[in-house]
This record gives sequence, structure tokens and C-alpha cells, in this order.
Amino acid sequence: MFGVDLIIINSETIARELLDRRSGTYSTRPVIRTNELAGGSFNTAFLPYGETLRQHRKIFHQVLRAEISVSYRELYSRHANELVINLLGATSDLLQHHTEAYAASLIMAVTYGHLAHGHEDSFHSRALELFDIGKHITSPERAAIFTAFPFLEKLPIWCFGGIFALMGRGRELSQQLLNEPDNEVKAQLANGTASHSLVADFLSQPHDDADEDTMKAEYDILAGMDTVASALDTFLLAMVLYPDVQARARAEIDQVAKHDKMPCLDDKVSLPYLDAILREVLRWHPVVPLGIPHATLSDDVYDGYFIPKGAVVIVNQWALSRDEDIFPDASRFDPSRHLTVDGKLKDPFANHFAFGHGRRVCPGRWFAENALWTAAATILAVSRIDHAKDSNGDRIEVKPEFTTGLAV
Ligand code: HEM
Repeated sequence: MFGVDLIIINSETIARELLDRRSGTYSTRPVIRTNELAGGSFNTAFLPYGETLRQHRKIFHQVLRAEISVSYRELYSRHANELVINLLGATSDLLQHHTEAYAASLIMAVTYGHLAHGHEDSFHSRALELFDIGKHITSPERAAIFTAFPFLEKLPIWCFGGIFALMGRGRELSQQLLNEPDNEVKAQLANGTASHSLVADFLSQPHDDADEDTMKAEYDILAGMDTVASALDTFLLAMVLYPDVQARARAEIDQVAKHDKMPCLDDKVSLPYLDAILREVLRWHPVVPLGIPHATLSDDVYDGYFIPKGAVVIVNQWALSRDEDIFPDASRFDPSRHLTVDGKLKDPFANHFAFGHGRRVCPGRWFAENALWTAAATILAVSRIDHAKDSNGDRIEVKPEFTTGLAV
């Protein structure tokens, strides 16, 4: 397409063979010009393979690796309790707002600690606006056209029907999202009120301008907001459509969390069916159905096919999720497909294809796992998810619909 070699992988075996086992070749990203024009060139997810990426991933490793992610157990529980209270009082048009707020507040807490009341809300609404702009301007066809015809950037703004204005707004939002919470943490450190967080820890140590640049990685933790919230929305949908699954999960929770005790992460090993539900959520409707494109750093040959240096490699997660040889009756939501005959989980959650592959695999996968698990367990422990009723008391049928998101 426009002189770019595009490889689309529709099989998990091939994705693992190329992106995992030959990760030295498949770990860079294509240049996405529209993302750069919108001010997102420091985004971890779009960095080429190299030293800056390694520094960013080191920062994520510090705050999001498996054993650290699990240590935030009280934080997840506190916010999951708030989520349930909000969901119980919410009208259907606000459900999504509450799942987004849950993900945003967790991510803000880990990154910045406790911010002044109201600042979380403005961060949340700006982040959502930026995501919407991202979805609009970084579509694959727009990115390809700008890459293939760079002179387009020089044309007057009115030629683009608002796209450049959106890019400008994107740059403005990126700067606000980066600077304002950082400035607040700096002020908290100065007056001794800062709580433990990624940014507070960084700012309290000696650092130079290059370190400040690397810390822009903090902004990418935002990536976790939309994805965790989308997975939670899919979970709620599945629970409405598959009441038998919901009932089995609740029965499992009731067995483990007795005497009015809420389930918490320490109960996770005793609740394999709930884990299987979350695995199935990510398979049934993958949150990032086309993943984030990888690109090759050198020529390669696979199964007789020549793959040139610079080729764009897309793992089509949607195709992986619909592979009938691995997931028979693939469109059905069936968590038991992830369990062995004796009820154990077949594969760890963090190995799920929905988190991508190789050296670019999602660094937030353990955090996502724990955040999703705690929310799902808390919701199921105290509520029953069912169809809404109309004014006559008749149930309103649910028509599952998914919106398109980031496709680059
Ligand atoms: C259900 C939740 C999530 C899903 C399904 C998901 C999925 C993905 C996928 C598919 C990729 C691309 C992997 C590849 O290129 O092979 C990715 C990358 C990334 N994710 Fe996640 N993610 C989730 C949650 C999170 C969270 C909670 C965070 C941070 C708090 C996060 C931060 C990132 C970052 C920074 C990258 C870029 C990594 C790189 O390019 O090296 N994600 N994620």
C-alpha cells in the first residue's frame, strides 16, 4: 500500500514464531506521520526500537511489573468499591463513564499519587478528548497518505477539513496532560505533602534534562485507561448476555469470600473461573483488534516468503480470536475453554495474545489483569447484572455494538 510492504498475520503460531522468537527483527514500529503531527512522537507505543524505548520500558517495569502490580491490591479494592457504588446508581448512558473513571483513577494514583480534588476529573476528560482525536486522525489510510505524500503537510489548513486543527488541539492536550500533574507533584514535594508515586519518586532523585525527556513515558501510562475500561465494558456486556456464566462465577466467589468479606486479590488463586472469564473477555472481543503495528529491522524469510526490511507487520487479533481450530464456536462467550478438565487455568492471563508480542508486548498487562480482576470480583460479589426494564417493566433487549477505536 503506497509503496509500503504490509504483512498481516492471521495465526497465533506465526505471530509467536516471528514476533516472539525472532523479536530482534520484528520489534520496531513504522513511522506514523499523523501521530507525530499530533504531538505524540514521544509515545512509547510509537517509538522506534532503540535506547529511548529501552529507557521508557525500564520505567514501566519499575511500576507495572508482576510483583509490583500485585502490591497495589488495596488501591484496586478501594477504587473497585467506588466503581460498584457508581454503577449501582448509574443510568445506562453513564456506565462507560464510570468504567473509564475507574481505570483513570488507578492509573493516576500509580503515576502521580494523590492529586487535588477535581484535577483527576480534568485529567480524565482531557485524556478522553485526546483519545478521540487520536482515533480520528491516526486511521491507517490517513497515516499512509501523509507518509507517502509529505508535501501534504505544506498545504493550507483549510484543505483538510479540520484535521490540522485537531492535530493542533492534540498537541495542546498532550502538553497539558504532561505538564499540569507534574507541576502539582513538584509543588507537593516542595511543601512535603507528596505521596509515593512514579513521578514523585523520579522528581525526588537527582536527574538531568535527558532524564526529564525519558519521563515523558509517564504520559503513556494513559494507554492503560482506554484499554482497561473497554475490557470492563465487554465484561459487563458478556454478563448480561450469558447469565449462566455470571451465576457460575458468583457461586465460585460465594464459596471463597464468606462471611460478608469482599473478594480481594489474595483470593485469586481460588477463583479460576473468574480468571477464565477475563481471558475470554479479551478473546471474545479483543480490545485492540489489529494490535499496534510492528516493523522489520532487517530482511527475513519465513516459510518460503521474503519479508523485506521496513515491512509493516500487523497481527490481526480479530482473526486469532476467531480461529475455529483453537476456539470452536468462536463467537460464543465460553470461559470454560480456558480451563483444563480439572478446572485449572490453561495459560497465564499475561500471555494472552491480546497483549501483543515480543519485545513490544504490553508492559501494563499485570496491572490490567489485577485491575480487571478486582473490578469484576467486586461487581459480581455485590450485584446481579441484568437487562434494564422499560416503563412497562418489560426487559430491554441488548444489541451488542462495538465502536472502532485506535487503528494505526
Ligand atoms: C486490557 C488491557 C490492555 C490491553 C488489551 C493492552 C494491549 C496492548 C497491545 C496489543 C499492545 C501492543 C503490543 C505489541 O505491539 O505487540 C500494547 C502496548 C502497550 N501498552 Fe497495553 N494493553 C492493556 C493495558 C495497558 C495498561 C494498563 C498499560 C499501562 C498502565 C498499558 C501500556 C502499554 C504501553 C506503554 C504499550 C507500548 C509498548 C511498546 O510499544 O513497547 N497497556 N498494549
